[in-house]
Amino acid sequence: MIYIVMGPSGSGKTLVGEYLKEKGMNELVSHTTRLPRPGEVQGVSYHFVDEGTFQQTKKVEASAYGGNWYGVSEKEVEEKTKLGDVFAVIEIHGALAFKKMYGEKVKIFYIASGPRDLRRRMTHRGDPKESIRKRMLIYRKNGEAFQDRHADAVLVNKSSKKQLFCQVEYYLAATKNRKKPKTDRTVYPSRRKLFS
Ligand SMILES: Nc1ncnc2c1ncn2[C@@H]1O[C@H](COP(=O)(O)OP(=O)(O)OP(=O)(O)O)[C@@H](O)[C@H]1O
Ligand SMILES: Nc1nc2c(ncn2[C@@H]2O[C@H](COP(=O)(O)O)[C@@H](O)[C@H]2O)c(=O)[nH]1
Repeated sequence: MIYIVMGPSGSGKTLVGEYLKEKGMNELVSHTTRLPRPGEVQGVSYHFVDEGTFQQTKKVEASAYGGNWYGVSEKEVEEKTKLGDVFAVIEIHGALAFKKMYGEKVKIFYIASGPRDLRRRMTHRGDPKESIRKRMLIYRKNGEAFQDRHADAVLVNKSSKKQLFCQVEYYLAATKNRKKPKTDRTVYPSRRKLFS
């Protein structure tokens, strides 16, 4: 199984990725031309490369986001899927490219968060003001709040980390048991509640 974690900037994708790694799942580490944030580690957070190297690398998919390139290499997918279930933290176009290529092996998790929480978390993470502004603009312009319609499961990140991880567990169990998970309509709080 290939689990794709997507959602707006600051929604908690990296956090969910860290939880999956703790559980022993391998990550498809993306290539990117963006500069590392403080604390990010080469080859672990991303393969940080220049544009020339990025273009030369054979990739399953590639997308531009916020003025930088992102993509997952073919080598990464070939090597890591041999070892078992994997996950990738990527945006919508990449997620849909994976779904098209690998079909039912791919499950898309969308992490839902309201704009206030997104801004607060990016601020707390220490992102520069200009970067936050750009990402909130992308959130609105790209209609990221509505990308949940492409997901197999919607996780709502509105309170504690524990509550978020419980939802991950629920959906992992559901996909393992080959049961169709309850749709987001059953677990999703009303949009008004999420955006308050
Ligand atoms: N439920 C939560 N409780 C406490 N902290 C949280 C929660 N969800 C996310 N955070 C924190 O908010 C910040 C943003 O989360 P994270 O980095 O996982 O977002 P992201 O979706 O990966 O963002 P980006 O796409 O910008 O990389 C992080 O510092 C993370 O630890
Ligand atoms: N299509 C892809 N999108 C990716 C990939 N790796 C990360 N991403 C997405 O880019 C944005 C910005 O990421 P950030 O680390 O700079 O905050 C975010 O939505 C990621 O999910 C990839 O390989 N392909």
